[in-house]
Amino acid sequence: MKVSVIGTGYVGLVTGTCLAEVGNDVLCLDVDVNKINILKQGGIPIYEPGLEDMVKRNVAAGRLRFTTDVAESAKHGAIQFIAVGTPPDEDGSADLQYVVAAARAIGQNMQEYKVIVDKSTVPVGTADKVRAAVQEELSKRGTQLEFSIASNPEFLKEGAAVEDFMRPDRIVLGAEDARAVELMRSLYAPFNRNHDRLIVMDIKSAELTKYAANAMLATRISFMNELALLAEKMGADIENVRHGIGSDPRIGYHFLYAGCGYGGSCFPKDVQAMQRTAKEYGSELRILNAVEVANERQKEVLLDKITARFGTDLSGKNIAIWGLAFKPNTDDMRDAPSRVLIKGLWERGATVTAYDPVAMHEATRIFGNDPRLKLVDTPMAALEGADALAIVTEWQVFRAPDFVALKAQLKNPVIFDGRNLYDPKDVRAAGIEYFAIGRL
Ligand SMILES: NC(=O)c1ccc[n+]([C@@H]2O[C@H](COP(=O)([O-])OP(=O)(O)OC[C@H]3O[C@@H](n4cnc5c(N)ncnc54)[C@H](O)[C@@H]3O)[C@@H](O)[C@H]2O)c1
Ligand SMILES: O=c1ccn([C@@H]2O[C@H](COP(=O)(O)OP(=O)(O)O[C@H]3O[C@H](CO)[C@@H](O)[C@H](O)[C@H]3O)[C@@H](O)[C@H]2O)c(=O)[nH]1
Repeated sequence: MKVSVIGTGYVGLVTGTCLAEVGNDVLCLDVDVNKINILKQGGIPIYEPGLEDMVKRNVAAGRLRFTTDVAESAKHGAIQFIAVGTPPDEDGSADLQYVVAAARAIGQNMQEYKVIVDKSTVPVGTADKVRAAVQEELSKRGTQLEFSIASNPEFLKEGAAVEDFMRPDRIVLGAEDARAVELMRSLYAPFNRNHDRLIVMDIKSAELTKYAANAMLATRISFMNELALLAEKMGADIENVRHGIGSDPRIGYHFLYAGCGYGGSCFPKDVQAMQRTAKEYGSELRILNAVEVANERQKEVLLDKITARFGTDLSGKNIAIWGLAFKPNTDDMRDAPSRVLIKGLWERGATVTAYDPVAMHEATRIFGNDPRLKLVDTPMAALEGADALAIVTEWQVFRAPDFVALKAQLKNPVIFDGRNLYDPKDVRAAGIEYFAIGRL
């Protein structure tokens, strides 16, 4: 099938590549000339395990192409995926200007029937705006072409994006006519074998489902984070509590890890956007307000622990940080807890030496060459002469350090662990002071 994907960011690139992998003829469009040039030259502009090889394989097979030519893209695909960014507006609501621009471009250039699919995360009612924008452009051309609108939100996680797309646990499809449902069902057939994962519903419910999923997951995390702070005060251990409640199948083990706050390009913005949408409909999602406040607070927790140990004036102190990305297996630092910690340490006069397996170039892009941040090539190099170690991202490489060597490198043998990576007994047995999140 011929497919166009508009927006070649995380979601667009993964969607286009995975659809090509199963034999479709995919054209990916982006307005960012640099991005398209990198892709045309065989590189990929993001770090995502498994994606680069897959892109190369499908480009070589002629099933995956990249362009900046809007007209070519609008003509190519019978299915047109809109996968552009929906960043937060000043008031926290989703900025739909890129979605609407993409819809207009389709309306200006399409020559025959299309299914136009919102894959971006968009508030309820966006499909109506997309339909109106396409219709307006067709009217300006004096053309009457049929088209269908569908909502097909994406649930992939960064770092596991290819696996999530190739083996989805569900494919949500909001569509209101049989023609669109039929085309989308056949597009997704290769991902939907053995057991039907396609959940077809009305468009508004599909739009709401995406926000509901992220909001529910963010709520679990904030709940566990607040509970962890309480556990600390009570002398209980959040890891024991996690085991105790996760074993109830109604609760389950996933997304119950307390830490130094959730980040990334989705949870923070989607929790905010959902609150804004609710307000527009005269409702208030009080619970999400609390989820957001708790998360902002949680991002300060490591700094609080550091100042409780060393005092509020950290002048002359150097803190080693392990992990800058908002989670492992990505170089993405959007809304990452590491950024809050680094700024807080700087404000109190400390300097930082940091290591991350893949986010170093992203850190340089964000912080420039600020002399208060030194980036080093190995985890151990970050510790040299540092007053303490703070762990922000649970990369695999940090999970089993040589505690004896670690202690020898640090000026003060102290670890502030924002991801609860170690058994506190092991760390303390090595003569290291250990502060984790909600642990004894
Ligand atoms: N990143 C994720 O893990 C993830 C997962 C699920 C859903 N989403 C949602 O998917 C959407 C895209 O997210 P992302 O992380 O891929 O964004 P991104 O910022 O990485 O990429 C968006 C791309 O769209 C391009 N673009 C903007 N306007 C365009 C236009 N008119 N025509 C063509 N290209 C255009 C930009 O240049 C950019 O390359 C968002 O709504 C996001 O919330 C993201
Ligand atoms: O138990 C947990 C699980 C996650 N996190 C944090 O939560 C954030 C988000 O993690 P994750 O959900 O794995 O990453 P994303 O790539 O942002 O994926 C989320 O956001 C995407 C964009 O909407 C959705 O498609 C995914 O389904 C949804 O999981 C990260 O900072 C994690 O450290 C925790 O603190 N504790």
